[in-house]
Amino acid sequence: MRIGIGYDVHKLVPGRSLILGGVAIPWEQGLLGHSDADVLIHAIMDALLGAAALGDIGRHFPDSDARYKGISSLELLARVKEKLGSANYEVNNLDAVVVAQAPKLASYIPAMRENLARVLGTELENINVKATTTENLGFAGRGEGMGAYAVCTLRKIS
Ligand SMILES: Nc1ccn([C@@H]2O[C@H](COP(=O)(O)O)[C@@H](O)[C@H]2O)c(=O)n1
Ligand SMILES: C[C@@]1(CO)OP(=O)(O)OP(=O)(O)OC[C@H]1O
Repeated sequence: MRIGIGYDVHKLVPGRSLILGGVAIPWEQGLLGHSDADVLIHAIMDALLGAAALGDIGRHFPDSDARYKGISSLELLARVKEKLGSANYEVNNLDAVVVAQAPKLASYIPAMRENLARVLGTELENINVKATTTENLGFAGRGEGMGAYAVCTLRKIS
């Protein structure tokens, strides 16, 4: 078994869609990035790549590369899954937490889990997503941005 950790932060700005776990969430601001800035999936991809000792998303999908401008992070996740498969790994389980003062994310989490399980080709029971505020403290608490942490385990495909 291999364990990996991922962390990412994106800034909240007006005029962008808020996409988390591949789910479009109605909100007055969205996350800024070269891709769709899905901070949850970015943390998850870094955890998956880390567990396989394959580096990080910036190495595989540089933000200087126009091919990734506006790309769906679900599509990037599918590519990470391919890379894991080529290295003979599959997802054992993953757990993640989105750090966001608002909006309330609980009702969107089932759809996020469905997206992640489908793209990673694993059962729903292997995927957990949580959300927390920071009790109004720090950049997330002030609504300046959102963060996400993820941990995962991978197993070798026999
Ligand atoms: N953006 C968020 C943040 C939190 N939740 C849910 O609320 C619970 C309490 O959050 P605290 O930060 O006050 O501990 C948390 O456990 C989540 O279930 C949410 O849905 N969306
Ligand atoms: C996802 C990528 C794709 O170019 O761009 P961003 O959306 O800017 O996200 P970041 O978390 O900064 O990671 C870098 C890139 O891999």
